[in-house]
Amino acid sequence: SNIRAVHSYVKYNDLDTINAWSANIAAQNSGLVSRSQLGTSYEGRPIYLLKVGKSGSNKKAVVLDCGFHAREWISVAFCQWFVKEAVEKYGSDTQLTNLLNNLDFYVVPVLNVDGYAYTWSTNRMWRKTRSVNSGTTCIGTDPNRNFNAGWCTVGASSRACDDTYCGSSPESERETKALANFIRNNLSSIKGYLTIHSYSQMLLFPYSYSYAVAKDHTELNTVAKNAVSQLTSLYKTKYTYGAGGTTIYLAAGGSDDWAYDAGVKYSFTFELRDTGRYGFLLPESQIQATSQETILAVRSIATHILNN
Ligand SMILES: O=C(O)[C@H](Cc1ccccc1)CC(O)(O)C[N+](=O)[O-]
Ligand SMILES: [Zn+2]
Repeated sequence: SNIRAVHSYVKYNDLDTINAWSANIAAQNSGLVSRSQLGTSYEGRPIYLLKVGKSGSNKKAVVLDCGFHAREWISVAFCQWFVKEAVEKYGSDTQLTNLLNNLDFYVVPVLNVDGYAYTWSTNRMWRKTRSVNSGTTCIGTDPNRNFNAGWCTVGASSRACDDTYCGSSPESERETKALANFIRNNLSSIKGYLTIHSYSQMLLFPYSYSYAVAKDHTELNTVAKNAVSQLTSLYKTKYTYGAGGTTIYLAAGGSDDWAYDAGVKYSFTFELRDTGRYGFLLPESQIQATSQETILAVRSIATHILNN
């Protein structure tokens, strides 16, 4: 329909509204934000990418993606809030201005665009992509099991009907292939990878595909500890943190493990609010507080990246 919903940072926005928003925020802040396309989804929707940062040469980069899993709407709301905060506070907030002068944030507001659209149109609890699987009527692959990191060995299913279906092969999905290609093509500048999910209130780092201890475990644990204490300082929201395998569960094919093994040292998965009372159906009344506390953690991690 050509009736456009009005965008709000304190509401969940549908995909058309988000796409109009990303075009506008780039147009209105051309010195700080530019929009490009990461690729197109299975159903042909654009997957947009916002580059957020003061233009400069050979800057470090951090990738921040949201909307991996379709039903995790608070993740999508957070990426919008993050970009708003960047453009609003650049020039007045010292820490943020310093970050944006020296780092580029590559923000993917919604990676799984087909799945997100499907949660608005048909099934609010959808998780996967919307690609057709051969030999079955079951649709979709779990994008967070589809990366080439211990692919389909543990905590993932090889059955297309399951919510953790790993796909027919690593990067079988247009969405995961587009993200992996972008990171591969920019490995020299990408120092951080933050992928935003919900729910559980956790800050996870590699590995989830096994109990192997990452070579940078001690440093990542310290970075996570400091980021969580920043987050908790605002509203006392309790987070746990640690390697994914021991903190949430073993699960292979995750984007964080893949990015880490590809050479992106500071690779983290956020599991935002809550711990199960509302779960994926987090009320809009919690978007602001969740976004504000999470931004403190992102600032903490980004500052560490800049200083190391
Ligand atoms: O199962 C997932 O992909 C994440 C946990 C995770 C996080 C990083 C690597 C592998 C798995 C949990 C979630 O975001 O999907 C929330 N959930 O359990 O539905
Ligand atoms: Zn998720």
